[in-house]
Amino acid sequence: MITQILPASRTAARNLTSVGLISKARKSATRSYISNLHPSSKRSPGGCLTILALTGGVLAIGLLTRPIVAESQVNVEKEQREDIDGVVSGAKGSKKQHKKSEVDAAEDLRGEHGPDAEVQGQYLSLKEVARHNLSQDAWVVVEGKVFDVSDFHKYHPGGSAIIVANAGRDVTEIFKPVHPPKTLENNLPPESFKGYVNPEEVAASATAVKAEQERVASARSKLPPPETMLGLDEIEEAAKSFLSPRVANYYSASSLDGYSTAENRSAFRKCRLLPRIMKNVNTVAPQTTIFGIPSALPIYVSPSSNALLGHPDGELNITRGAAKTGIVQGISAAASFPLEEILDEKDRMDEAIGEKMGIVYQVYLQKDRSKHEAQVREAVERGCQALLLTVDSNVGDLRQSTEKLKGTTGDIQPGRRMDPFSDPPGYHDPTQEWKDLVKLKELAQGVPIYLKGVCHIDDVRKAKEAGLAGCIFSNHGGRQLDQARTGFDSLRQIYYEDPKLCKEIELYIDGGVRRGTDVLQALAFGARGVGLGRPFLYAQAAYGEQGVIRTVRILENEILNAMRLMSVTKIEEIKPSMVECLQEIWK
Ligand SMILES: Cc1cc2nc3c(=O)[nH]c(=O)nc-3n(C[C@H](O)[C@H](O)[C@H](O)COP(=O)(O)O)c2cc1C
Repeated sequence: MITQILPASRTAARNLTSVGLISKARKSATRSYISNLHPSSKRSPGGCLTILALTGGVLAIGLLTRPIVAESQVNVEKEQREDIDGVVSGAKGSKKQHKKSEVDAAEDLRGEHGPDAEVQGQYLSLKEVARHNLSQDAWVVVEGKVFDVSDFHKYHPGGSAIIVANAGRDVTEIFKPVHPPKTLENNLPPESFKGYVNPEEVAASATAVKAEQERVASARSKLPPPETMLGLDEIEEAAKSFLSPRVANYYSASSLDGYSTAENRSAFRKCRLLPRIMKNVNTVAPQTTIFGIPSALPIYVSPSSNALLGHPDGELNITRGAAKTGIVQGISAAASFPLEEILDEKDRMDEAIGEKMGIVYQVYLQKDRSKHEAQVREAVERGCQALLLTVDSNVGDLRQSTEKLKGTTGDIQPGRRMDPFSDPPGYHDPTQEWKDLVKLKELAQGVPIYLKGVCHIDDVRKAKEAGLAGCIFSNHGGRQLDQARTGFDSLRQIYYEDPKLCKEIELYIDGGVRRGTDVLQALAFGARGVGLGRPFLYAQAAYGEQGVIRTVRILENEILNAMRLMSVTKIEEIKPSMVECLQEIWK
């Protein structure tokens, strides 16, 4: 009944529709409630799939992607996989297989029969519970009963983190020693009760979970201290020493053959630096502005989803680390913590540090426009200083290594901390077009918008004409269109083709940046800054907030060192003449 849902927050209402376990009637009532909250804008018809191939020079061939252009009427909607950075495909694949039996059974169980389920011998499976493993969609099992604590954890006197870290699991062993009996159910509204789990399944799983926890704890205890880490690759290796195969795959995966991911790294090896000498570089200033925000360094955290897969504090680790080191954090539209919670953490950090940290929000144009519009409103209202509109994901990816892991039983709890959505958000919208920017600009209320995932010079020109603040050259870490040109190569090409344009609009790159010298090369060709995705995911996974800080310190040290060796004291002094490229791929 809608009356039971109304008092809940918008997030909680959305969760109810996404978990797929509320009765059909209640689900549609909830949906209409949500759509009343966020009226949909008109959606443009038709679809697009645009590929412009560029045959390049001797050693490199790239694809130039054109964002938000509807040139073909191919309707890719049906073919489109729902996977995105935010929904893990392996887990989703297995979900599809189970969807009918599990969801329908559960719907009967809860929606119509409620607590009678146990009497009828119907149980929620632990696998189903494990799907609700994120802050915004959190279920737990206590003494055989399943509860939805998505909203409750925010008010938990012992803090939200302990619940979020254990969402999707049987928490009886953690819960019982510190709470009187029935504390949880006495503090929850009746609709939070989801049903019962089979005691035999619980016992078998408890043994397996314990073994997995011991494995992770033992591997974590062997990690060298973060201060001994000297490079970003070393931190990645540390994280991979304990991450489950599916999580490690999720972070590292590329589309198809991974050419773009590999090229992202090697693009920087095609150029060499030409240092100047004999200049007093005792004082060096690496500060700049990123997305219009003062930054201690010319680097930022590129928005990347699902940080929680690697560490219970997920994105909050990144907020803390970025605040403490003075760099800008990009929050993913598919972050594992709700935007609200990340921004609450930002407020706490601002207060603790005494100055405002830089935070920007990444947006996907979603199929249901009302969804991203609500996110944008919230981001703008809560003070996000820029919007990064990701335009390289109008359809899903083809990450075959992830596909291969479908149904893997190697992990103790398949699907743990993965596959949170029964009703995946429609992040991929093949109908997106340039004209969608009109509405976005209106919602942004003057907050600058940057396009993320640009490759082609004509799109930079269009972005400028549309009054956007800038473009980020990126191939999404090689996770979308394989063989799409690297961000660094796009920057170089566009700089040579039209250096004036590069001064008229802010340009950034991401992809494969792992050393301070990579950063300097990008700056030489006019980038204001560079984003890093995977390194921050791995860093927070391995060492939490300390890992993020260590990553920034490593890069800072390398940037300062390279600036001195190049005889530059300020970012503006880094010029194209200081870089020589071995392959002029655009000729
Ligand atoms: C696991 C993972 C999740 C990502 N999620 C998002 C996302 O939600 N939105 C987005 O615009 N980009 C996302 N990205 C892309 C990054 O923002 C960035 O473009 C890319 O990671 C840069 O390459 P790098 O990992 O080599 O630094 C993701 C990347 C990874 C590795």
